[in-house]
Amino acid sequence: MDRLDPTGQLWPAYRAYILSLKEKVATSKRPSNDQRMWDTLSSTNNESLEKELYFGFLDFAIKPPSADEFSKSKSMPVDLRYPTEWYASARRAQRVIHLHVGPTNSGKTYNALKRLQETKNGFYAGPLRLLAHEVYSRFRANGIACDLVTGDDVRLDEDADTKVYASTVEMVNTSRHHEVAVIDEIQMMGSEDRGWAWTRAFLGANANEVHLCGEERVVPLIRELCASMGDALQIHQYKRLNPLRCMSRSLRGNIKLLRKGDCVVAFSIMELHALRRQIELETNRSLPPETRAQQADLFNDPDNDYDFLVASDAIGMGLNLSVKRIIFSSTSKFDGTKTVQLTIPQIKQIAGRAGRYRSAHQDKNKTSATTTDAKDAADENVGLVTCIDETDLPIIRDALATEAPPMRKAGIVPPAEYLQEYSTQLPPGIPFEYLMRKVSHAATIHPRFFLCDIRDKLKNARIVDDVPNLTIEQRVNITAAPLGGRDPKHAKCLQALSRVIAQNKLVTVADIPEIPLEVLAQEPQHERRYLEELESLHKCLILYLWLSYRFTAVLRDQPMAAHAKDLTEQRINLTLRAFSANPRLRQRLRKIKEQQKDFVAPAVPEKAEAQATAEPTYDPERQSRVDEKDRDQYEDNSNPFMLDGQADETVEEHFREPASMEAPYGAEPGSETQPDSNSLTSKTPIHDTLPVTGNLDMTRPEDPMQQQISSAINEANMFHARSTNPASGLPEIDADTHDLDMTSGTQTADQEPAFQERLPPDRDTSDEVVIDPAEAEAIAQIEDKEEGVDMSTESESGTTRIPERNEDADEEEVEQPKAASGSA
Ligand SMILES: Nc1ncnc2c1ncn2[C@@H]1O[C@H](COP(=O)(O)OP(=O)(O)OP(=O)(O)O)[C@@H](O)[C@H]1O
Repeated sequence: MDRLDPTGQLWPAYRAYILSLKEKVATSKRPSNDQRMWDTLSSTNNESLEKELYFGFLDFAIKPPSADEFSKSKSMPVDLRYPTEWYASARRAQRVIHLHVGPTNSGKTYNALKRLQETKNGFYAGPLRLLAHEVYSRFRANGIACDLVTGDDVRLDEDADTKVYASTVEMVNTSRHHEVAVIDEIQMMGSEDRGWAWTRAFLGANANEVHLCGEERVVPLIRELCASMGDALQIHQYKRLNPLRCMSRSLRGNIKLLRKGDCVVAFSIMELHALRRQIELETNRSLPPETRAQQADLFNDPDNDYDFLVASDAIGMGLNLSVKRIIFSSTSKFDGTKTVQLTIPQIKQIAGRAGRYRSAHQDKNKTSATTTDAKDAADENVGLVTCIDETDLPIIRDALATEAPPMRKAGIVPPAEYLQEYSTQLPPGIPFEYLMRKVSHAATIHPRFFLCDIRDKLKNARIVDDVPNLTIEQRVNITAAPLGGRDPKHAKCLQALSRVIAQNKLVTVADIPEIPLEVLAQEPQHERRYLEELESLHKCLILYLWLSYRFTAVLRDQPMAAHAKDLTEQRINLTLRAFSANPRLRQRLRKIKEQQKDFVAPAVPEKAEAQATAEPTYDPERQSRVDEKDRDQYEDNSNPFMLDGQADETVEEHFREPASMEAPYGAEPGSETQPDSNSLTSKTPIHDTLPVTGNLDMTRPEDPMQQQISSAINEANMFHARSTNPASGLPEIDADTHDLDMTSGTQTADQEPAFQERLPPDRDTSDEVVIDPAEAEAIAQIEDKEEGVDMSTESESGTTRIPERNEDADEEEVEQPKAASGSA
C-alpha cells in the first residue's frame, strides 16, 4: 500500500471520494464509475467490503484522480476482437470443415468417428469424461491404439507411436498436427461456462479435416467463422435414425408405471437418489455399487439384469444408451442461483436419448448389423418421451415440436498472455483477482463472441491470493482448478496444494493434512455428516488429481489419489443409498417443486443467444455494472474472464512427440504423466447414471490398496503428531498454517521439468449436479425429524421382478401428429 501511496496523500483523497459518493451519484447524469462504485459498496456485505474498498483504492491510486476521471473507463484496452488469429498453426493449415448437423441419434458422431478410425491420426473431443472414455474404449476394442486425456485422468497407450486420443474438449491439443479432428456437440460453443473450450477447439484444431457434430442451429455461425478463417466448409445433414415420440400421458406420479428400458432423468443429487430409492422400493429393485461407466455399459447390454436407469441430465450431452423411454422427473432445474426452466435444446437433447439406434455397447462388442438390418430394428425401436408429473408434459411436447433459434455467438476467454501483459503494467503485488477483473472489464469483443463466466475462477483466485511466490502462470492454472461449492475445507485444501506448488516441494497425498483421508478409516455410517465428509474428501482428491497433471514435479502421487477417490465414491454411493431410503423425502421434494413452479424463470436459449439479440456489441461499462450488481459482489457475477491457460501451445506434454515450435516449453515427452493405469479404475463422474437391478452387494473384497491407504493415513497421522517435535527429524508443520517445511527428509523437485504446469484448464462442469438450497433445507429438516435412516428397508433380495405391464402407460398412447419426431 505504501508503494501505491508513498506520499500518504492518496488515502485522504480516496476517503473523501468514498464519503462523497452518494452525493456524486445523485447528481450524476450518466452511469459512471461513481455509480458503479456506489452500487458495489451499497450491496456489499461486511465480509467483502474491505476488499471492495481496497480494489477501489487500487483503481484510484494506479491512475490518480484528475478532472472527471471517474467518468472515463480507466482500463487499459484488451483487444479480444480477433480470436481466429490466436491459433497460428491452425491458420496455416489447409482445413476442410465437415459440419455434421441433425437431431439427436442421427449418426453424426458415428460418421465423423469413422473418418478418425480410417486415418488413425487425430482426436475425438467430447463434452463428458464418460464420452471420451467411451470412444477410447471403443477404439481400443477395435485394435486402434488410443490415449485418453481428461482433466484428472491421462492414460497413455503403451504404443509410443499412438496418434489418436480421446479427450474432453478442454484438453484438445492445438499445437500438434493431425489428419482428423472430431469435435462433438459443437453447439456447446454457446455455453455460458464452457463455451470457450469448444470455440478454442474449433478455431485452434490443427488438422486437415475438422469434423464438427451438433445441432442444426449452429450452421449460420459456423459458416461465418469458416469464411473469416478461409476454411472450406462442407455441411452434412442427417435425419433421426428412428422416430421419437412424446406420449400423451405422464406417469401421473406413479412410479409403478415404469417399464424395463426406462430412464428417469433427475436434476439434482438428492432427487436422483430419492427417485432411485423410490423405484427400488416400489418395484423391488436395488443397486450394486458399480462405477458409472460400468453401469452405463451394463445397462446397454441387451442381456442385462437392469430394468431402469436413473440418470442426471448430463446424459443429454450425447451419451449413447439403450433407452426405450425417457421420463423427465421435472422440466426445471436449479442453476446455482435460481430454479430455471429447461431450454428447448436441453429438453430435445435429453429426450433424444430415447430409442437409440445402436448403443455404445453394441459398437464396443462389435455386434454386426448392416444398415438395412439396423433400419428394420429401428422401426421397433421408437423412442418415447414422457414425464412423472402431468404438468410437465405440455412443456416437453412444445419443446420437441419447436425449432431452437440459431446460435449467434461463441464463448471465449482471454489467452493467458493477455493477463501476463496486463500484469506488467500494474505495480507488483497486485492481487490476481483484481488483475482478472480488470482484464475482463477492459476487454473489447467481436459481436460474434462473448466472454464466458469466470465466477469460479475469481473465487479460486481469491482463495490463493495470500499464497506467496506463485507465478502468474501458476495462478492461471490454479484458478481453473475444479473446486465447486463453498466448503471452507476445499478452500483450505486448494491453499495447501498451492503452497506446495509455490514451494516446489515433492509431496504425497497423505502429506497434505487438508486432504481428510482419515474419513476412509472410519466405519461407514449412515449420517449426513459422514456423507458430507466423504464428499469433501472426494472433491479434495479430484483437486489433487487435477493439479497433479499440471504440476507433476510436485504432486506425483496419482495412483494413491486415484484409488482413494475410488474408495470414496464407493462409500458415497453406499451412504446415499441409505439417505434415499426415505419415501417422505421424495414427497417433500415434489411439494417444493410445485411451490417453485410459480417462480421458475422462463425458458430462454443459452444466455449467449439472448445477448445476441439484445446486445450486439460488448459494452464493458454495462458488463461491469451487471457484474457488480450480482450476488456476493463478484462472487457469482457474470464477469467474463478466464484464461486459455496457454492451452493451444502447451498440451504437447501429454504426448510423446518432441515439442514443436509452438510448444516452446517442450519438456521431456509425457512420461511423467503416465499414471499406473491399473490403479485408475473409476474415472467417471459420480452421479451420471444409476442403473437399478436386483442384486445388492455392499461388501468390498480385500483390497491391498486400501491397506496402503490405511497405512498412509496412519503414517500421516504419526507424521502430524511427531512433527510438533523438532527432534523427530521429520519435516515440520507450522501449527497454525499447516504449512509444510519439506526441506528435511524429502526430495526437492528443483530438477523436475515444470512442463506439466502448462496443461490447459479443464473443468468439466457438465457433470456437476447442483444442489438447490431449498432441497437441502428440506432434506435437513426431514433428517432432523427422523433421526437417521432405517437400512432395513434395503432390498437384499437377489431377484428382480419386472412390473406388470400397465395399460395406462402403454405405447399406444403415443401422441401422434403434434409431437415432433425429434428431427425438427
Ligand atoms: N450407420 C450406422 N450403423 C450402425 N450404427 C450406427 C450407424 N449410425 C449410427 N449408429 C449408432 O447409433 C447411435 C447414435 O449415433 P450417434 O452417436 O452418431 O448419433 P448422433 O447424431 O451423434 O447423436 P447425438 O447428437 O445424440 O450425440 C450410436 O450408438 C451409433 O454407434
